[in-house]
Amino acid sequence: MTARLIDGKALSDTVKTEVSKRVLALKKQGITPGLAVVLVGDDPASQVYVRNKAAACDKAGLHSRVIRLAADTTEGELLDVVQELNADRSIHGILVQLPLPAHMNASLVIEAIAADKDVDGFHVSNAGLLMTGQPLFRPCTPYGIMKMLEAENVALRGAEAVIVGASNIVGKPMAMLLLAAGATVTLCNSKTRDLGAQTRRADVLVVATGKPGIVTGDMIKPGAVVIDVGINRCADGRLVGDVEFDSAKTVAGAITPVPGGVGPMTIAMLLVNTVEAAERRAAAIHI
Ligand SMILES: NC(=O)C1=CN([C@@H]2O[C@H](COP(=O)(O)OP(=O)(O)OC[C@H]3O[C@@H](n4cnc5c(N)ncnc54)[C@H](OP(=O)(O)O)[C@@H]3O)[C@@H](O)[C@H]2O)C=CC1
Ligand SMILES: Nc1nc(=O)c2c([nH]1)NC[C@@H]1CN(c3ccc(C(=O)N[C@@H](CCC(=O)O)C(=O)O)cc3)C=[N+]21
Ligand SMILES: [Mg+2]
Repeated sequence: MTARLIDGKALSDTVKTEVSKRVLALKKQGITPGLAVVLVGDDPASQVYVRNKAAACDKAGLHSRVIRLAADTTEGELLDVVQELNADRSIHGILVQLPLPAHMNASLVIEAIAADKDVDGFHVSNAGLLMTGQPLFRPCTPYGIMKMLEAENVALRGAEAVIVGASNIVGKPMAMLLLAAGATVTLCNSKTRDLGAQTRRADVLVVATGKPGIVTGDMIKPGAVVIDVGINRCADGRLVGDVEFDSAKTVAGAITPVPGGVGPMTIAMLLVNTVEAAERRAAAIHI
C-alpha cells in the first residue's frame, strides 16, 4: 500500500485565489488589506518564511510591510515598533516572527500586539477565545491543517486524533480545533511514555516536534491520515519533516509531504486571517 499524498501546495493556491477575490472586493471600498511582518535578527529559516509571506501577499494583492530589526534590538525598541503598527490604519495584521532573540520576553511582545490585528492567533486573549469555542483568529498552521482535512473529506467526529508536540503555536491550538470538530484528542509531549502506543491508536496523526524521523512507519495505524508539520533542514540542505516519510507512506492512508504540505497552507491561512481582519474593520466602519 502507498499513501495518498495530500497536496498542500495545490490547496494553498486555491485558498489564495479565494483571498484575492476578497481583496478585490475590499479594494472596491477603498481598502487594501495590509500585513506587517517583524523580523528580529537574521535566522536563515525565518528569512525564507518572511520572503514567502511577502511574495504571497504581493500575488494576492495585499499590502505587505517587512520590518527587519537587528539582533541586538532592545525589547523596548521592539515594543515601540509594535505600538506604531497597532496605531497604523494601513495595517490590519501584525506578525512578529518567532523565535525572538533570547534577551526578549516573547510573551510580553505578543501580548503587546492589538488582539484584533493578531493574525497569528498567539495573543492570550485569542488563545482563550479559541479554547472557549469563540475563535477570533485561528493560528495559521492548525487552521491550514483543518482546511486540508476538510478538503480530503477526513471524518473527524468520533475519530481518534493524536498530536505529537504541545507548543502554543501548533500542538495546543491543533488540539482545540480537532476537539471542536468532534475528535477524541490525545496531546503528547517529550515526557510521553511509549509514544508509539499513543500514535498507533490514531486515525489522524499530527506531528509537530522539530525532531526529524521521530515517527516511523511502525508507529502508524494502517490507513491513518498523517500530517507532518516538521520543517527540518538536513546537512545537505534538503528539507525534511518529523515523520520518516519512506516507511510512513507504506502504512498510512494519506500523508502530507515536506516540503509542499503544511508549510504553504500556513502562509495561505495567514492571508485569510489578514483579509478577515480588514473585512471586520470595514464592517465596523459602515455600521
Ligand atoms: N509547517 C509550518 O507551517 C510550521 C512548521 N513548524 C515546525 O514544526 C516543528 C515544531 O514546531 P513548534 O511547535 O514551534 O516546536 P516547539 O519546539 O515549540 O515544541 C516542540 C514540542 O514537541 C515536543 N517534543 C519534543 N521532543 C519530543 C519527543 N521526543 N516526543 C514527544 N514530543 C516531543 C515538545 O515537548 P515538551 O512540551 O515536553 O517540551 C514540545 O511540546 C518544527 O520543526 C517547526 O519548524 C512550526 C510552525 C509552523
Ligand atoms: N510568528 C510566527 N508565525 C508563524 O507562523 C511562524 C513563526 N513565527 N516562526 C516560524 C514558523 C514556521 N513557519 C513556516 C511557514 C511557512 C513555511 C513554508 O512555506 N514551507 C514551505 C517551503 C519552505 C522552504 O523552502 O524553506 C514548504 O513546507 O513547502 C514553513 C514554516 C511559520 N512559523
Ligand atoms: Mg502559525
